[in-house]
Amino acid sequence: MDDERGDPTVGELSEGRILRRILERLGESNALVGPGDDAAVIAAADGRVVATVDTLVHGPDFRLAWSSAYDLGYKAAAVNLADIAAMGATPTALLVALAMPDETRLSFVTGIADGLRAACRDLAPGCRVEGGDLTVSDTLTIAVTALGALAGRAPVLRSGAQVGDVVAVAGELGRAARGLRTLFTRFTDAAGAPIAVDERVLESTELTDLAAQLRPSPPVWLGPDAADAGATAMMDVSDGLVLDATRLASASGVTLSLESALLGADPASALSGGEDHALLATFPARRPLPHGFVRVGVVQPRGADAVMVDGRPYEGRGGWDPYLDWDARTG
Ligand SMILES: Nc1ncnc2c1ncn2[C@@H]1O[C@H](COP(=O)(O)OP(=O)(O)OP(=O)(O)O)[C@@H](O)[C@H]1O
Ligand SMILES: Cc1ncc(C[n+]2csc(CCOP(=O)(O)O)c2C)c(N)n1
Ligand SMILES: [Mg+2]
Repeated sequence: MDDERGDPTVGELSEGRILRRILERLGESNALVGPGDDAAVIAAADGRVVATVDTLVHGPDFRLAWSSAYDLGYKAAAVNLADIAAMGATPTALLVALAMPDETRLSFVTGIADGLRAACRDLAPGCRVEGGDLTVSDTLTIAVTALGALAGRAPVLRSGAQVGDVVAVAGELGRAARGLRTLFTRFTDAAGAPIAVDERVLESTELTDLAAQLRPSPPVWLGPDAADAGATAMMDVSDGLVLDATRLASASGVTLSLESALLGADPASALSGGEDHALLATFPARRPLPHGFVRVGVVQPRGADAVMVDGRPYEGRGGWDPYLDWDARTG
């Protein structure tokens, strides 16, 4: 048994032992029935549950050479918490399905649990991992389901933007995309395979970009604030600002007109980058924007294009599509 360092592989352990080691990292449950029974029981105080799921798969979504176990847990939680926030809701619980190769170390599994817990602590303090599933697979996969509560609010949909509304964003735009570019350009070998990150060779802004890619920090708490401030439509920017704005514009039957001068120092990355999970929302123009949101454009009547940038259609893809952009042979 390859267990000399007290760190066995999951293939050397039983499901029950792995589970116990995960549960002892997660802290107190917040649920009516937490982990340990056939299912969790979560309170739905106002009678409605907001629910979403997002899966991270080794290959298209992350590389073990670049992400630590903690990073993966953190990101798997954060991307789901952002989707709950984007409805105007507060996250209440996560359910985590882990499919792991036999040779995965127990310390890796507990690292994922630590990352999940830390993301909840940092981004959605009332939320806990309340259940999940373990199975074995050649491809490391983390599927997180997040639940949320609206506390009496109407959900903020993608479809409510009104002509004349202000388009606004809360959170980073473009950092995570720059971080990914750094990984692919600086930390791959001659054949294009990912190699370990050497943080000593990076400038401080590059380190910040890398952290944004590996451990995104979306402003989850601003989702309910946006709803309370009268947001007419909202979504998180997961795939790219232009691509996601196109989805919101199409759902609402309007055109979103963005101004690149309002998108910070690197508008090109802001326009096509997505994984910061910023909140993109529209608000009635007559009211002040809620704290944390900045204006990036205006809602116009639907024209030939769903999104305009500086008065022109955007040239290029405008974001990530897993089917178009991922190729198993090239990564
Ligand atoms: N396999 C599926 N079955 C049913 N509905 C799905 C399925 N996949 C996606 N959807 C639904 O389609 C909508 C858009 O999904 P999508 O995954 O693009 O949104 P998202 O979660 O905001 O984005 P991202 O995955 O980039 O974070 C969501 O309402 C989602 O629930
Ligand atoms: C190793 C590696 N390769 C590629 C990417 C790029 N990428 C993966 S998922 C995604 C957006 C959201 O995806 P989804 O819509 O599937 O939730 C993006 C931009 C990455 N982050 N890591
Ligand atoms: Mg989303």
